[in-house]
Amino acid sequence: MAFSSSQGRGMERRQESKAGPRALAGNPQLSEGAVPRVAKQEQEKLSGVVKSVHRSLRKQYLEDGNFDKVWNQHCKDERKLGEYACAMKSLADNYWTKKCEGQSRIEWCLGVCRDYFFNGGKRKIIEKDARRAVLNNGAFSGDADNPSHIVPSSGQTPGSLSDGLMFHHSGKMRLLDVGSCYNPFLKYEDILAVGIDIVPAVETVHRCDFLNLQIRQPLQLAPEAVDIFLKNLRSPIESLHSELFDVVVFSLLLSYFPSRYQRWLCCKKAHELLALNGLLLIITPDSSHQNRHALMMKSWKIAIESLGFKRMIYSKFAHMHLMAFRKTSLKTTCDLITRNYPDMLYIPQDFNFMSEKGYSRTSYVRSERENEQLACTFSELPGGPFESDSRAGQTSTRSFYEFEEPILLMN
Ligand SMILES: C[S@@+](CC[C@H](N)C(=O)[O-])C[C@H]1O[C@@H](n2cnc3c(N)ncnc32)[C@H](O)[C@@H]1O
Repeated sequence: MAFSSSQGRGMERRQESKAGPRALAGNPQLSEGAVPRVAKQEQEKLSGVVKSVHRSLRKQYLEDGNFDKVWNQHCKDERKLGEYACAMKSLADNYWTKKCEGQSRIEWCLGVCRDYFFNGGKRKIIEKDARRAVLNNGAFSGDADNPSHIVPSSGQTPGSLSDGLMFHHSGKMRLLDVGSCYNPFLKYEDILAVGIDIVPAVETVHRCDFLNLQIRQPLQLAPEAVDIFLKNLRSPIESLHSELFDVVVFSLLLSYFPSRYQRWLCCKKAHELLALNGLLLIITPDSSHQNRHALMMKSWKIAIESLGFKRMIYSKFAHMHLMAFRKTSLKTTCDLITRNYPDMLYIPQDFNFMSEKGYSRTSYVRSERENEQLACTFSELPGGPFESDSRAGQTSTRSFYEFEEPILLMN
C-alpha cells in the first residue's frame, strides 16, 4: 500500500476489498471462509456463544438503563466471559485462516501502520497539512498545541521539511490493542504490542477494563525506557499514561458495547493515550454493501474527528468497515453543546434490538452515569473549535438525525 495524496478527498484514502462487499446474514466477523460441514457446525456453535454474550449485554442494558450496574454485573460473570474468550480464540486459531478477513483485518492494520510510520506516509501527510495551512492562512503554523511536531527542534524552518528522518519511526511501533482477546499483534517484530481485555484468552494479554481505565500524566522518559515500561506492564492494568502509544486498535470492540456513550468514551480515551500524529484504527463489523451504511460511517467520522482526529483511510471489506484516524490535535475541543457527538456513534444493532423488543427510538434515556460522564466531559472542554478537514460538517446546524437512514430506525 502506498500513500497517495491524489486518492480520495484530501489525504483520506478509500479502499474496497477485491472480493467486494457481500450481504451475509448473521454476525459478520464470525461468518468467514469456506469450511466443511462439521467444521461449519462447530464454527456456528462458537459464533453462537459470542453472539449470545453480545445480545444479553444489549438486552440487560436496554431493560435496566444503568450501564454502570449492567457492566459491573457483566464483568463479574467470569464463566460466561471465559467461554466467550475461548470461543473467540478458537475461531481465530481454527477458522480464520490467512485468506479470511479475521486475519486480513490484522494485516490491514499492519499495512497501514508500516506505510505510515516506516514508509514515509506520516511525513507526506504532515507536509501536506503544512502546505494546506500555508495556502489557507498565508503562513505556516503547524499544530497550535505543539508546533514542534512539524518544525524540527534543530531550528530548521518549514522549508526544510523534506528532511524525512524526523518522521521516520525509530524502534518498534507501540501498539495498544484494546479488546485483544488472543493477542494477534504479538508475533510481529516491528510492533511492541500491548494487548488488554476484560477477560484475556491468552496469558500475554493483560486484564484491563478500558472503560474504567484511569489516564495519568504523560511519562517523562527516554524512548528506550518507555519501551521497558511497556514490556514490564502487569495485569491488572488500572491506569496508563497519556501519549504513550503510536497506535491504538479497536478491532471489533466498539460494537461490543450497547451504549453509544461507551463507544464515545473509548474513542476519547484512545485520543488521550495516543502521541500526537498517532493512529486510532477502528474495525467494525458490517456485511452489507459499502453504500448501505455510508451515512453511519459519515456520522462516525464527524463524531471521532471532533475529538481531535482526522480520518486518513477508510476501507470496506466484505464484512467490515476499517478506518484509520490520525491524532491531529493534542486537545479535544469538540462542542458537545451544539451537537451530540456521542449519539452519532450508533450501530445498526442499536435499532434492530429496540424494534425486536418493542422499544421505540424515543424510549432511549441516557443513564445517570452517562449524564455525569457527559457533564464531566463538558467541563474538560476548552472553547475553540477543532480545526479539521470536515469543518463544514462540524459547523453545520443540521441535527444528527438528518444523517440517519430511515431504514435503520425501522429495523
Ligand atoms: C469481538 S471481540 C474482538 C477480539 C479481537 N480484537 C478481534 O478482532 O478478533 C471483542 C473483545 O473486546 C473485549 N472487551 C469488551 N469490552 C472491553 C473493555 N471495556 N475493556 C477491554 N476489553 C474489552 C471482549 O472481552 C472481547 O474479547
